[in-house]
Amino acid sequence: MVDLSGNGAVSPGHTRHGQGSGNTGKKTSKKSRTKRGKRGRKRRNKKNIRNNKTPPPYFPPEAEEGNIEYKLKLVNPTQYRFEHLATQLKWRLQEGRGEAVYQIGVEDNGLLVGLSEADMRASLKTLKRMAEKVGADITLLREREVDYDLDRNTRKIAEVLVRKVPDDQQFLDLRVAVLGNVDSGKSTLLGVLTQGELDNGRGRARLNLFRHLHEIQTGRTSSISFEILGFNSKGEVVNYSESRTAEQICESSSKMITFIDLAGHHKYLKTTIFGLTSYCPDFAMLVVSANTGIAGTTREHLGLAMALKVPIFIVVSKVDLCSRGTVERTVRQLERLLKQPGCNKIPLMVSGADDAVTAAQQFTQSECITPIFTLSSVSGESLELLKVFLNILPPLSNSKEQEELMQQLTEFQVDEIYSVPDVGTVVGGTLYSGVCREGERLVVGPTDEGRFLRLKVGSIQRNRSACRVLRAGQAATLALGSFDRSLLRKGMVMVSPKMNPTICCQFEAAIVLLFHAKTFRRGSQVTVHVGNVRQTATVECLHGKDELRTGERAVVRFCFIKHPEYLRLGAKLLFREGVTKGIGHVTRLLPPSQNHDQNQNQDQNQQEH
Ligand SMILES: Nc1nc2c(ncn2[C@@H]2O[C@H](COP(=O)(O)OP(=O)(O)OP(=O)(O)O)[C@@H](O)[C@H]2O)c(=O)[nH]1
Repeated sequence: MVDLSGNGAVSPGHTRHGQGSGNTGKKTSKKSRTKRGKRGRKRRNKKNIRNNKTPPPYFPPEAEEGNIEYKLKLVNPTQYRFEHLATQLKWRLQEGRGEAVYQIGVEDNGLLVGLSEADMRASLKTLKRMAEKVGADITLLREREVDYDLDRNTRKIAEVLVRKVPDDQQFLDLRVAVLGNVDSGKSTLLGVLTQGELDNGRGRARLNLFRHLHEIQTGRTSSISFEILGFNSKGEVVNYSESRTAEQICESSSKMITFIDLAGHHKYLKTTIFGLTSYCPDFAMLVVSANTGIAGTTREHLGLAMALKVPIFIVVSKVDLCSRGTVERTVRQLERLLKQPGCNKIPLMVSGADDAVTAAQQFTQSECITPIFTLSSVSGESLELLKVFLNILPPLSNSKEQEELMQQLTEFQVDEIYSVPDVGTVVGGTLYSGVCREGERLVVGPTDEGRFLRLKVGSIQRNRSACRVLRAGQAATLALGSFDRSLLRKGMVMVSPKMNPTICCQFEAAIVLLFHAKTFRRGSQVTVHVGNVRQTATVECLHGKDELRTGERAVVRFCFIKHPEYLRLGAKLLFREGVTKGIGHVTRLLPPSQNHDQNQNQDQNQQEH
């Protein structure tokens, strides 16, 4: 974890990278800075110092990769240049998996030059035409005046989000796990966001959600724990407020936030852990009630998300119920907790729309930044800021990483199993790698005997809408027709027959014991969570130690007690038994015992690193 000792809370105007700060010339990527930029900057600085003005503000120089493009101006381009600009936009959109950010009035070297009102209007008009040309829409995120000025006219820079209009269910899908103590207002907030109706303080919004859940349970959907909030290409909310169905929401959305609702399961830490390890959330939203502050499971949930390296943002709810002073006390309490050496986070208070934009950008650039929202699901206060944030929140992986995952062999993690009338067996889960199409032949396993069984994928649905091609990272339900449901269990994988899945009964992991009550030694039994795998395992041996105490590290050999599992080397692992807790990662997979069919595993040893 990055050491930030000594760092206090930052206001959005003072970011680590200087991006969006409008602040000093703090630079990040020295490599890509051009000599021309440096010289120009020096000259202007000298001139400003002579004129007794503050030096001009900079962004970091434009990066060649990624989805952010700087444009000084886009006034009346020739047809030839327009075509070039449109192609460039297409490429930036690809980099951002359907989203790009244009900074207008900014030189490639990051200098915030600014444009006159007329030039800015003309540039935005051109950008809109470019977007139309490539099937996208634009949203003006913010306009700011540049106070550094060589003449007397006001100059502005504009930050514009360009988003592709959805086609063929290929919307950008971000998963957010919702954490928080009992009654902190998680379900209510989800109800308000996804149904578009405020709460009455007595659980009305939550009831709406239940109606929807019921509908989902009786319908044919992936999982009861998923709630969806869409944004269209113009950045407008698409939810159930206009009595839309899930299908319609998917159809009209360019971006989908899927909340993994762990509410109602607060007593069951096991389920919360499963939600975090198995559903691969991109982010976690920790809801804290303003009037109770850090209470109950708040600390534990924060610790879990951090241990699993899921970036967290915090929502302080119910601000309508208490005084400003109480809200501030809760925020201060959170800031103290976040800044503790174990957390090393930088809290970032979001108090306005500008902050929300900065928070969304900074959040994915630095693993330390933790945005904090203070809102009410009853009065609706500051709810808009959370929506702005969710609308802009970029995906963590870029198109290149996504492309690489898609090139790999198909691997689908089975998280849920259903029997649906007229359809047959249906599995819900996430495609970890590759692509999956209707009619694809895969193998599923491991069974208790360590085998993989052949099957054929029928129809595929994402959020209850038919989908022809499933791509790596997407969650979906797959119909398996008459495949015997009793042969399946959660934690299995469906993979390409070309793959040699690394299954094992015994494995080694480098672990750190976070907390223990009884001694942790050979013979101890714990529940191990690795991705969607959850099984009791016995500690077979601790390398070089007899027992382990809180805070100590060791390489431990575990043995699953029931059946072999498919594990990946390097996978994150979390284990617990009562108050005993630990984290680590898988370092070695041991060949399955002789009683297990080894058809798929001859090369096991070769795969150990
Ligand atoms: N006044 C006020 N009440 C709220 C707000 N948010 C939630 N509530 C109320 O708080 C109660 C609990 O909210 P829930 O959404 O059920 O809390 P939860 O965190 O989902 O609870 P579990 O599912 O049990 O973990 C409900 O009666 C809500 O009406 C808010 O912003 N203001």
